[in-house]
Amino acid sequence: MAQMAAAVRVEGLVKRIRDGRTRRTILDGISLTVERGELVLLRGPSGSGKTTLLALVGAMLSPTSGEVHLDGEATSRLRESYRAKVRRQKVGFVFQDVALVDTMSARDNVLLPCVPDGIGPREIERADALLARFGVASLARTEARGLSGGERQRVALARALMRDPPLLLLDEPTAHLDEERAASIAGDLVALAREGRAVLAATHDPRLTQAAGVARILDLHGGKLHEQETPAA
Ligand SMILES: Nc1ncnc2c1ncn2[C@@H]1O[C@H](COP(=O)(O)OP(=O)(O)OP(=O)(O)O)[C@@H](O)[C@H]1O
Repeated sequence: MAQMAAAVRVEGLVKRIRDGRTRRTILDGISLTVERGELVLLRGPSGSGKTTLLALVGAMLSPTSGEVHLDGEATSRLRESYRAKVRRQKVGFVFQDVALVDTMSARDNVLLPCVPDGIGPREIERADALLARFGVASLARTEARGLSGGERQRVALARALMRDPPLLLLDEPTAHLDEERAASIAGDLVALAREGRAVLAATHDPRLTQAAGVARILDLHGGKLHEQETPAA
């Protein structure tokens, strides 16, 4: 059998932005691989570029130079229409502000990634199974605006998994969660990786780095990545 490509392979990624009259380097030559079955936590102080790196890895943003391969496919020079398709197939996102559509039910929010290809009974069954997996089945018909922060987080996680992507990207998944819910999200991330996904989560929450003891931890500062010693399992 041919060897499967890593879910994510990033090579020499540089991102510069225009800051008034000058150009500022946010990411300065990042290389990184995330295999299926791996949970990687990306740490770094506020403003260090974690969100920018997630957006580049998820092919939502183009790098200044360097390359991002998703499942073996180079994404940075693709036409946007095709890149959007790759993104839909390969990546599930959970954004920091959990961008649910407030006027839609939890179930309809979970079904959103399937709109381009059509929604039938199989999709509805999968959406309900995912809501049940994350303990929010009883809220399927509730409008998103009526959900608590923790419930929104779990609906967003269900939505990110709707198309069963090989890569899951999360930005501060435990922000605004109490101890119990933060530990539960950490357990979910470990389980999702064990099922064979690549999971990359940006966080500066020590509760997450402690609870997800099996994760690889990368520190981002000065535009560069520094790998931590893998903690004993
Ligand atoms: N489009 C943009 N235009 C101007 N500045 C930007 C842009 N995108 C990011 N930045 C700047 O780049 C730096 C990195 O931002 P980023 O949001 O990636 O950091 P972060 O580590 O995710 O921060 P936080 O933990 O606070 O979310 C910040 O200084 C930010 O202001």
